Amino acid sequence: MIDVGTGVESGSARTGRPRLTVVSGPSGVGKSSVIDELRSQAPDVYFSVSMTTRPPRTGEVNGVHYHFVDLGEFRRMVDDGEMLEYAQYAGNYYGTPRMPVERALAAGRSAVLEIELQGARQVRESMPEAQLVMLLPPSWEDLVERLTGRRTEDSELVRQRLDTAQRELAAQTEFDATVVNADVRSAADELVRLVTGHGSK
Ligand SMILES: Nc1nc2c(ncn2[C@@H]2O[C@H](COP(=O)(O)OP(=O)(O)O)[C@@H](O)[C@H]2O)c(=O)[nH]1
Ligand SMILES: Nc1ncnc2c1ncn2[C@@H]1O[C@H](COP(=O)(O)OP(=O)(O)O)[C@@H](O)[C@H]1O
Repeated sequence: MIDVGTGVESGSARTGRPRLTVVSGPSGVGKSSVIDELRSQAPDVYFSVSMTTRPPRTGEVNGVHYHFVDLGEFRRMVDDGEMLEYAQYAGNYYGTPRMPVERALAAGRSAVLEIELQGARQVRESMPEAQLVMLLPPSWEDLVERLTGRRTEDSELVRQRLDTAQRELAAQTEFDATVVNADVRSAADELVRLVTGHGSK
């Protein structure tokens, strides 16, 4: 049984008890941007690399941003119990490989999963001590602007993601903490405190 820890008073991911933090938030809120900043501020933290059936975007590297797999391989991992959680999102499957997360926690490293709402709920069920954090946009208008401004999805996919975003924002009360991403650096600073144990849970 992995101890995901609570009440850690230390600022280091390698001291105190390791904790698992789930970061969720609507598409376009700035999860990747904030987590990139967090990565540089918290080098001891393990960041999970998800499996996905979504095709890579320009600039995305297999094994770094995601493990890009076909549906057959994804299903095999689910069937073999290799996923900590998984979900279907905007027509594709996404899942967290279980083993690397369990290894990191067992080795005393805190870990971060950047996943959507259904996955966050599954982690809450299977690892109740995990800390759930939702990243919020300063306003709905900001979210729409960021998602459309990124130009990685066509208008139908943007519409789907905004529909899902409304449901995700409505679920923020299920989360232990919320962080408003008005500014990437400040949001990452707040997240560092939560992930490394200076947070509220
Ligand atoms: N449940 C689950 N969701 C994931 C996982 N990896 C990524 N996601 C979520 O899937 C959604 C879509 O991700 P992506 O296609 O990269 O688009 P983006 O977040 O809009 O840039 C986001 O909400 C991610 O947080 C995973 O392993 N499990
Ligand atoms: N605090 C912020 N202020 C303004 N724009 C931002 C901010 N954070 C992220 N962005 C921009 O919003 C867009 C979506 O960010 P991204 O990190 O891809 O979101 P997500 O991973 O949540 O889908 C990107 O173009 C990014 O540069």
